[in-house]
Amino acid sequence: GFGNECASEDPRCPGSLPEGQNNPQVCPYNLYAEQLSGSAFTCPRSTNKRSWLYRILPSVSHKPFESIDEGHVTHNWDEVDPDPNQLRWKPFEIPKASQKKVDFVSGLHTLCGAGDIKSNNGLAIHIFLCNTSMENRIAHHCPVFFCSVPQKGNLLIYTEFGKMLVQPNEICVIQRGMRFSIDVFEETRGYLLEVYGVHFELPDLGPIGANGLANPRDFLIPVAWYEDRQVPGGYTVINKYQGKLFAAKQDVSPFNVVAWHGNYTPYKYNLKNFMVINSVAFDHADPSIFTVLTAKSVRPGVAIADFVIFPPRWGVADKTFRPPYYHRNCMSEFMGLIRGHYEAKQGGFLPGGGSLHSTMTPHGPDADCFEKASKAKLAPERIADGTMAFMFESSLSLAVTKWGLKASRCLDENYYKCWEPLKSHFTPNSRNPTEPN
Ligand SMILES: O=C(O)Cc1cc(O)ccc1O
Ligand SMILES: [Fe+2]
Repeated sequence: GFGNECASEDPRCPGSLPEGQNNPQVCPYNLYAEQLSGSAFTCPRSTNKRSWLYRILPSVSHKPFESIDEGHVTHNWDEVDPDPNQLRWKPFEIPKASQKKVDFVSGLHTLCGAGDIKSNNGLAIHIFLCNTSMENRIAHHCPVFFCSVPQKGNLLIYTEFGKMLVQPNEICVIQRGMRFSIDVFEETRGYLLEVYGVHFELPDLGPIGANGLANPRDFLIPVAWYEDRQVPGGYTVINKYQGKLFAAKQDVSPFNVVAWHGNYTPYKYNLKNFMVINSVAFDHADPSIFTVLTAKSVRPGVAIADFVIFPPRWGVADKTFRPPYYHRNCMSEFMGLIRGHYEAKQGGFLPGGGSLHSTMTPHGPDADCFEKASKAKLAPERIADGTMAFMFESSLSLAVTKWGLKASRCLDENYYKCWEPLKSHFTPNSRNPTEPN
């Protein structure tokens, strides 16, 4: 369940969790106790997050960190001049395993972002494109929380809290400072949202009531699992620190936690469990009704990032233009497609691709969608069956990277043309709209 206090022991070591206290003079099985704090010690109880890990050796048992090549990861938002245009990317190309072995970390490509990692305020959106497991390479992200959305291929994620298998249409959150390593089984692609400094929360439900949208019980947390083995050459711990990558060697596996308890854990969620609320009379509701998780800013109602989905549902609104309306938004909207197609775009927006409509950039349905939806018979209709689009929506104005604009070679130069056929239907002498067929 979301945010619960949990406790877990690897079944090979029953009784490994100390009872009644966190720091016995000597822990059961002679383990070391280590606290992982996800919030300031002094945060109010409702936002206080920490876990206690009982491990074979503490995390501090490593050689010094040294700087390593960043590859395509950046937190420099001034690489290219700002671009106020609608941007869309074709499916990002996954390197072929037969040509070049790329793991999750070396396959991370920063697409866009804003803010400052050192002051814990901002976000980055990355695309991961990989074909190889992170053998004995373990990463942790220092000032960030990340939410991963695999689009193609499963991720087997090892964490200090246990293992999680994350499949397309599931998401996972690995929180600040948590070490992970990811196995992949094929050419794999997905989206990653990195939020600096705030935790994801479930949105408040207001008048919806006590249930609905993403229900807390559907969030799954791993069970304790440890390994105690040496590997030739040792383990490499990769640390993303102040936006730069560093690596340190250690002999013992970082996945050496035998038992843990606390409320600061990784978790996963299957999007099929989302309980959809929608308009059942008339008009198109704002997509905030589809918010799965939110990372709040200090301004009430204004998010650093919302994770919003467009799940399969019924469309039943009468006398309504049902697809998304035309709009300009003070928030930035990055969209991705996990599978299927998106209702506002007939073609061009494909699984594994993306689009960015940053602050106040006008957008909306393409011309084809407008023509069809204006004439459609308004019978109850399944929308987006078998499909899943999503949006990372942010109050920050997102800057695109050099990789996003150029090196990815996926930018769709013709995106603007999908609106060119829109024509005026204005009838100055007749107030009555044309009747749909
Ligand atoms: O731009 C988009 O396609 C996302 C979106 C969907 C919707 O139903 C209403 C507003 C909105 O920004
Ligand atoms: Fe939009």
